[in-house]
Amino acid sequence: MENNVNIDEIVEKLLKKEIKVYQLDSKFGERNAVIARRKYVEKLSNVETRHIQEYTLDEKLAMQKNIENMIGAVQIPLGFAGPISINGKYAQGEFNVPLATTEGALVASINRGCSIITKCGGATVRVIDDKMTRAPIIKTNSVVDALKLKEWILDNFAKIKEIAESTTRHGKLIQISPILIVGRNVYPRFTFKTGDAMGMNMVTIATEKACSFIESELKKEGIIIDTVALSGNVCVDKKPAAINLIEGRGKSVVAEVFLKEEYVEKYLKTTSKAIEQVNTYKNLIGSAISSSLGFNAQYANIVGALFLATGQDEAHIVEGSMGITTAECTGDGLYFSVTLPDLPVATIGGGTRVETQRECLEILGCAGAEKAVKFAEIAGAAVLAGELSLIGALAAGHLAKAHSELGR
Ligand SMILES: CC(C)(COP(=O)([O-])OP(=O)([O-])OC[C@H]1O[C@@H](n2cnc3c(N)ncnc32)[C@H](O)[C@@H]1OP(=O)([O-])[O-])[C@@H](O)C(=O)NCCC(=O)NCCSC(=O)C[C@@](C)(O)CC(=O)[O-]
Ligand SMILES: NC(=O)C1=CN([C@@H]2O[C@H](COP(=O)(O)OP(=O)(O)OC[C@H]3O[C@@H](n4cnc5c(N)ncnc54)[C@H](OP(=O)(O)O)[C@@H]3O)[C@@H](O)[C@H]2O)C=CC1
Repeated sequence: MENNVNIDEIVEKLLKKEIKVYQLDSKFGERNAVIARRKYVEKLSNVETRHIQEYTLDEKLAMQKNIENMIGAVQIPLGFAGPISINGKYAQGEFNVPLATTEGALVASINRGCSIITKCGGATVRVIDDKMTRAPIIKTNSVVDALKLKEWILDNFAKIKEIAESTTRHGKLIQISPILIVGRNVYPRFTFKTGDAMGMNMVTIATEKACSFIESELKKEGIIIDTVALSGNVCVDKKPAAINLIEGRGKSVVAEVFLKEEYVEKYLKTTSKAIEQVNTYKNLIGSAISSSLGFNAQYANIVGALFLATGQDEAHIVEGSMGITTAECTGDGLYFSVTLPDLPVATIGGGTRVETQRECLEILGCAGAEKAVKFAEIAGAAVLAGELSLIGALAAGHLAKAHSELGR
């Protein structure tokens, strides 16, 4: 019995299929619903859970926008790496980066990178592009109509923009490009600025309205078209894709550092020459022969741990895993950089409103409005730190040892 609600009775009803799991919240309140669903899952699986019921999140808030059929919360150990000194346009100073992971040695590695970078004057970071995309598939009757549609879109961009932007205050349609044609189908890639939100809900809603408008306007001209699907996989959302690598998506970030040779030797226990060689043979040639879209060692590790800690959409880790690492001996040391063309991040909306994730954003001074670009710069610097440390460890022959000691 919880707050005069008999949980066992609800579970019985669930087992008898007299009520559906997602109907409990409105009938019995979110907290009771969470407990009843968890007990129901326990009965079905014959497992008594002890840990997933321990959390401080407000179920009502979570169930409003972030989860359905909630039964509890999963805890991921949270560590931090830093301080890391960052010379960004928006992120300036020293930052401690929260990271959620279960991979032993990862935080130690990023921490080492932060430490060296800070000793060498900090990471220089810039966001070089910022946008979010949605590309529907629009079916026409023939390639002739497909071309007419493409031309109509190009000629009427201003009107389409006005319609799309009527759905949002912060979403701004900046271009529809490329507009690809395959057979009689058209794939226009709608590209928006989305403020401090990652933007996928925003651009999806705006693109739907734009598509309805285009359909009705072309009908007036006697051309019948049909939006087959609002997402036609040219966006490209949540899949690694060359178009995102080339055109960029989310925030496109470059982070770089120059390390004096003595620091490479003292702190990474290797040489610039060895790091340059590992980077060329592994990240560039190795990635090329395997047709990888990630010309890097471990962007996904740092992006993943940071995304989980700060409430980013975890499926976007696949996009954030793409990018190119460069390492060049300069005679007196090492120039090292990471380029992440596709980092969808937010400081408003989505998972950033969940209490624990919000706290992690607050630790970085990145919660709320006008913080997304700053957050992206910090993410770029953290990736630089992790990548530098791992390439250093590979060059020094320390990878297996590190994971034997810290990860098993
Ligand atoms: C493990 C280290 C850092 C040791 O590195 P080290 O240089 O032997 O350690 P150290 O004791 O001399 O300390 C140096 C710095 O490391 C940090 N550090 C050192 N120990 C800790 C610790 N316990 N906790 C927190 N921080 C630690 C710390 O910052 C310290 O500096 P200080 O702050 O003292 O001036 C190094 O060997 C390393 O970075 N190895 C690489 C490990 C790594 O990057 N793993 C990532 C996952 S691998 C993977 O998943 C992807 C992969 C590899 O499959 C992808 C691919 O195919 O390439
Ligand atoms: N729908 C889909 O196809 C997909 C959805 N997702 C999910 O979408 C969610 C993220 O969508 P997203 O659109 O980013 O977030 P939200 O849906 O949370 O929308 C952001 C909201 O914040 C408002 N807002 C207030 N201040 C700002 C500001 N400074 N900058 C930007 N927006 C502001 C926006 O208002 P206004 O719009 O009026 O500006 C909007 O209402 C995640 O949960 C993700 O998992 C992920 C992939 C695909």
